[in-house]
Amino acid sequence: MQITATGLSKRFAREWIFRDLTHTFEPATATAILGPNGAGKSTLLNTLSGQILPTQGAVQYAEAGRAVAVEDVPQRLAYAAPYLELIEELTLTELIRFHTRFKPLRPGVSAGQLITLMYLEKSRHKLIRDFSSGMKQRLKLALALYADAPLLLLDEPTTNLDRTGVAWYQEHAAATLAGRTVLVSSNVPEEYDFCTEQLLITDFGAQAAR
Ligand SMILES: Nc1ncnc2c1ncn2[C@@H]1O[C@H](COP(=O)(O)OP(=O)(O)OP(=O)(O)O)[C@@H](O)[C@H]1O
Repeated sequence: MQITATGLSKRFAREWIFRDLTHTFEPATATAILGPNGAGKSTLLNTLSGQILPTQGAVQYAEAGRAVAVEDVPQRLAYAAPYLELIEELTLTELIRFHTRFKPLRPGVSAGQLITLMYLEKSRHKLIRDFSSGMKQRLKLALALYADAPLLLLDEPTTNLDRTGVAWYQEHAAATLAGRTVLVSSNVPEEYDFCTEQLLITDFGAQAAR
């Protein structure tokens, strides 16, 4: 999927978060969105994916040269972020069944295989509320990485992961990138090493405006 931002600006109350951002995110490329804490990386991801409205400017989407309406973006979007919650009252098996009704896994990946590749076989029937923070993060990432969705957004993907978890993320990100438009919001190089493009949010005017 191609995403074209034109003159994109976002303001909360009197504070401009970014201003006049014009950029094309090309299909099948991975872009790191970089900037210090509070610079607006998550806000930009949410604006680019159509989940919050820009104050000014526009975002357009296209797939294979055809325009995609903003209301059709969610079905093409997989998103993992610290602020997106899992349903704590479900077991792992129940959660995967529920989630994949709306966001199917890529062809050839079953729920059982997803559990195996997360190394969570022993936790199949455990409630999500009883998962450790690292297990929850691995689950969020696996559901996004292995979703059958051409647009993948990863916000601070190694949050709560230990060294093994980071290596796991890198392996499975590499395995699932091909052909997708990937945006990674990060400050940690090991999260976005695979990105061929970088966008520094502080280049887009907001600092000067604060
Ligand atoms: N809904 C909102 N209402 C008002 N202000 C908001 C809202 N969401 C974010 N902000 C503000 O926008 C700014 C950017 O926040 P954002 O979470 O996008 O930054 P970030 O770069 O992702 O930060 P971090 O690296 O700490 O995750 C912050 O000053 C934040 O307080």
